[in-house]
Amino acid sequence: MSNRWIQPGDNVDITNERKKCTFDIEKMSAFIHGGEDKLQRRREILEYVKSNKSLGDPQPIEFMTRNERVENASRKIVEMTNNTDQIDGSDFFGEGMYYQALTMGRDLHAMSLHYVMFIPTLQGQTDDEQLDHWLSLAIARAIVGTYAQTELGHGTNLSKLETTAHYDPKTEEFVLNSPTITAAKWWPGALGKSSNYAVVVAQLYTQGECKGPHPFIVQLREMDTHKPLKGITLGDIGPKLGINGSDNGFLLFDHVRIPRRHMLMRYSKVLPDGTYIKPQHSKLGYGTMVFVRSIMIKDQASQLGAASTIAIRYASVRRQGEIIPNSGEVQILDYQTQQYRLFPQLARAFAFLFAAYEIRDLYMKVTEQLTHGNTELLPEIHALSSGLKSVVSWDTAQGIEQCRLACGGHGYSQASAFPEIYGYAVGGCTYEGENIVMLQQVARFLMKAAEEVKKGSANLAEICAYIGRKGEQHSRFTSVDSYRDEDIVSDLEYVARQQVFRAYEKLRKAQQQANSETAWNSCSVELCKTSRWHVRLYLVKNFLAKVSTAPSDLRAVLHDVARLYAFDIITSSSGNFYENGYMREDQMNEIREGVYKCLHRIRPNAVSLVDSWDYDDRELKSVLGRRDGNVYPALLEWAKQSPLNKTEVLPTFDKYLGPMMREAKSKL
Ligand SMILES: CC/C=C\C/C=C\C/C=C\C/C=C\C/C=C\C/C=C\CCCCC(=O)SCCNC(=O)CCNC(=O)[C@H](O)C(C)(C)COP(=O)(O)OP(=O)(O)OC[C@H]1O[C@@H](n2cnc3c(N)ncnc32)[C@H](O)[C@@H]1OP(=O)(O)O
Ligand SMILES: Cc1cc2nc3c(=O)[nH]c(=O)nc-3n(C[C@H](O)[C@H](O)[C@H](O)COP(=O)(O)OP(=O)(O)OC[C@H]3O[C@@H](n4cnc5c(N)ncnc54)[C@H](O)[C@@H]3O)c2cc1C
Repeated sequence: MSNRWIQPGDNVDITNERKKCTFDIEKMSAFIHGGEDKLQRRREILEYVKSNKSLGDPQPIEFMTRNERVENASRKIVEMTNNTDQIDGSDFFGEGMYYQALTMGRDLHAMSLHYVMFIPTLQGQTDDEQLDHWLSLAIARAIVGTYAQTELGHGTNLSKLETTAHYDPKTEEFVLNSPTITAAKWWPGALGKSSNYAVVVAQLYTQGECKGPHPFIVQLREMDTHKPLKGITLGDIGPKLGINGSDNGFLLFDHVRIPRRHMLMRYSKVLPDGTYIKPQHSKLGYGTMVFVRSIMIKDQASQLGAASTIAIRYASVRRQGEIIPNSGEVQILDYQTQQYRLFPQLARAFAFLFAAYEIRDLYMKVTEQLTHGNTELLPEIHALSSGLKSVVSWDTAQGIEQCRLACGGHGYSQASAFPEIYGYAVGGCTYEGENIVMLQQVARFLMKAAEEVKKGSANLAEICAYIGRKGEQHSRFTSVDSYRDEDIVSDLEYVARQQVFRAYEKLRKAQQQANSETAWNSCSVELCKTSRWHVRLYLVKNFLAKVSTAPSDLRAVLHDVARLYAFDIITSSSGNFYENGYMREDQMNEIREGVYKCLHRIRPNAVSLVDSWDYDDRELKSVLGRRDGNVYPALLEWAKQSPLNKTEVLPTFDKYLGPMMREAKSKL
């Protein structure tokens, strides 16, 4: 089988790995990326990005100062968006995200929020007339916007946001104000220096009543000079763990007046006389958050896929220690412990990517339904996107760290790309709703389902239908080889269901003794566990179902990966499966053996499996993960670019170290 990943001059070990591959990598790449046409488009976009020198970095960004990073990112995003004819702009999830990942990397930029939240908010929250006016300006890039919701004092609890928008019917204007320091908007991406507009979420007051948080479009800076408008104070919030190419910012209003029609009025409205028209569903205004939570799943999967690619490729070229004495040092990928550390991360990346396709489809369905005023699926998409966002971003962050640790000392260098991948991805645990908080949103949905079941209703959404099923009292497991996909799912359903009812009963009891919020708080650890099990069950079920749709010659290798994902979940929570004698220790021991069997079976295809994700070096940006495996000379070249190496002797020598040593020597 031909293999496009093998080229002359490559490292011998990585080449030998590729020669061992038992499946068609191109076919696998097409399956992973949604079809041959999609794969072909990736290649065309890559070709274009590589051919346009202005989309490149003058030096590795790790060696740049923050100001240089911001400048470099701004230059590139303008060049990138000057050339959007290179992609199908309607395919944000596929072509848009790939084009921006290749060009911009993980440091983000002046227009990330413009594309991820500002434009989607205009699309989702404006009425027709507003859409006509604002969307064309935003798409043409005549204005650059962000999404300013979080404040210094409140991010999670939106009902307590402090920024106010008081309607004045005399002038038909809203007056935006930040009454306290804690009302300052804090965090919005590209707010500090780049954006001149923002969707600002503020408490709407009209006719003397507070109507809760609503979105308004607000001009922040003068069009020509880019100076802040009167009454507006804003700036950058300083360096962060990651995404330092983005100027996340702060913003305060001092009685700033905006026209009535700057309130986004697709769902809620304020009429000229101040009459408030409420939305059909109270959370329709939160739609952009649901959109971002949905696209985050793919983004996080890509980051974990990248980390796995780097670590697995590196483990194939790194030789250290002997397994059989005097027979030469082995590739570290041959150590079972290394496989146990890395292959589950790759398996997770697959599981998350396949779930990302599902949530994308569900999101599109919900959007379609909303155009007809149908809000039926809102609770379901809110629960699924919140749950996936929380579990996926957490596992991704932990997984990236495992990949980094598995690369030893070189994993700690920024040459590996791990610090940047981690700094970028771990933000996902916090933004778009802190994970623990979002898990509790899922739990609300699950507790309602449990209540329905207790009431004898069979009317549950498909996603939580397992809660109403009776299920087996004992696992059907007899041996790993005969452990069918439906048995795996049934075992996970048992544990997820048990957890749902454990939390439900605990909550019910607590509610008899305390008010509803206090009761909820006293059960919240169990409630979060419930949500995690629900999401893991979904991920496993979806992964196995997806594998069954793969071309037949890919199914065996993918099945090993999917089973590893499931077995890893089961064995790392064995206690849950022993409850009520559902599973026996000997069965669990066999499943544990199943993990080792999967590792062994995946080992020969490991490098080819990560090659199938189709990361170009341009996207990985990692010396350790480079396609050709020639890591050591590349590390030396990378280190030579350190600004500290521009001179043989640093001025600090003459200032501090030199005098110290001379003085010490003179005293001897
Ligand atoms: C050419 C261009 C090409 C390329 C593109 C360029 C760039 C692309 C680049 C990358 C893209 C890739 C991925 C993105 C990667 C990086 C992202 C970059 C930047 C990050 C941006 C981050 C932005 C933000 O963080 S914005 C701020 C987000 N804030 C939050 O999420 C706040 C969290 N809090 C809440 O959501 C809510 O307050 C709450 C849910 C916690 C509680 O709400 P509230 O108090 O109002 O409600 P409750 O009383 O608790 O509940 C009432 C009922 O409402 C239900 N509910 C709540 N929310 C929703 C919802 N959204 N939908 C439906 N229902 C909802 C809730 O469940 C309750 O229901 P019940 O029936 O009563 O139980
Ligand atoms: C990289 C990054 C980019 C961001 N970009 C934007 C942006 O563009 N626009 C924007 O508006 N915002 C943005 N944010 C802000 C982000 O959305 C918030 O930080 C996030 O929603 C969490 O809110 P918080 O900071 O108030 O956390 P807090 O709510 O203060 O969380 C602190 C702790 O309290 C716990 N906690 C809080 N409430 C509860 C509860 N009810 N029950 C149990 N535990 C609770 C949390 O679990 C957490 O452990 C960004 C943040 C980051 C890190």
